[in-house]
Amino acid sequence: MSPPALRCAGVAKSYRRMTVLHDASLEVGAGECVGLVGVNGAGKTSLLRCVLDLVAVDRGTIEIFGIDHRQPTARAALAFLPERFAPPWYMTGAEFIRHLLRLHGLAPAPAGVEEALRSLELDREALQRQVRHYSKGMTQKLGLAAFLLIGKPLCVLDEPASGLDPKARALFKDALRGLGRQGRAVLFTSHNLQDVEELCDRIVVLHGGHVRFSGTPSDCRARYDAGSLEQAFLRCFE
Ligand SMILES: Nc1ncnc2c1ncn2[C@@H]1O[C@H](COP(=O)(O)OP(=O)(O)OP(=O)(O)O)[C@@H](O)[C@H]1O
Repeated sequence: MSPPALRCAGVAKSYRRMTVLHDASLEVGAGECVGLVGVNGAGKTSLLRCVLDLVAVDRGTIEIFGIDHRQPTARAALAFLPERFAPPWYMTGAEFIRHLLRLHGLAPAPAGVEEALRSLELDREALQRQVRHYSKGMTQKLGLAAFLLIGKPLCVLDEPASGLDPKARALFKDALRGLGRQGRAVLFTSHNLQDVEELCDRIVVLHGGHVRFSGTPSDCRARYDAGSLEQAFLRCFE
């Protein structure tokens, strides 16, 4: 059996004396979309930073398609969109996309560029402007378009829909569903439980660095005898 796209097992992380992750485990399989949820400060971004090897884990293991995440070859299979995506201010949107594709060894105009831009309604005229003139939502759309274009099998996004207007949010959700149809594994954090319920096959609820629940959104509602995922989420901490 092939290994999952991502497996975190018993991950612990402390910053100085404060432990922010205690024995956190999760898995994301190919074609699966997993939502990582939790209140502010629960440890979501810290877990993603561990996956990306931006910080060293104190205990536990992380594997990407069965390879230790500390190996650069393992992380080559992963695309990450940070919460505050900040492309170099002096580039135009088009230059940024060309630059990113070149960094990933992709052709300057691979099939799908037009589709990715159109799917997020980033128009050609906007792409010719420097990104410092972009609104927050436009910058986020540029990040998402670039993220979609590099076509990695494991997609990790930190609060990708924050700053998007309702229409852009709907376009973003379509884009995420498209990733699943292409068999890619998706892990994203969000505070929007409606989006999470709509998009995710499974959710992982973190609280104080502990995994409080891991399973399908409907199992979460059933376990906490709740009418909505939001209610179930709140009962996870009682
Ligand atoms: N570099 C750091 N040094 C010290 N403490 C940190 C550092 N990064 C995060 N923390 C602490 O770790 C805890 C978890 O933070 P983290 O950013 O992982 O939470 P989060 O679940 O992503 O929160 P949010 O929903 O607000 O983005 C918080 O108490 C935070 O203050």
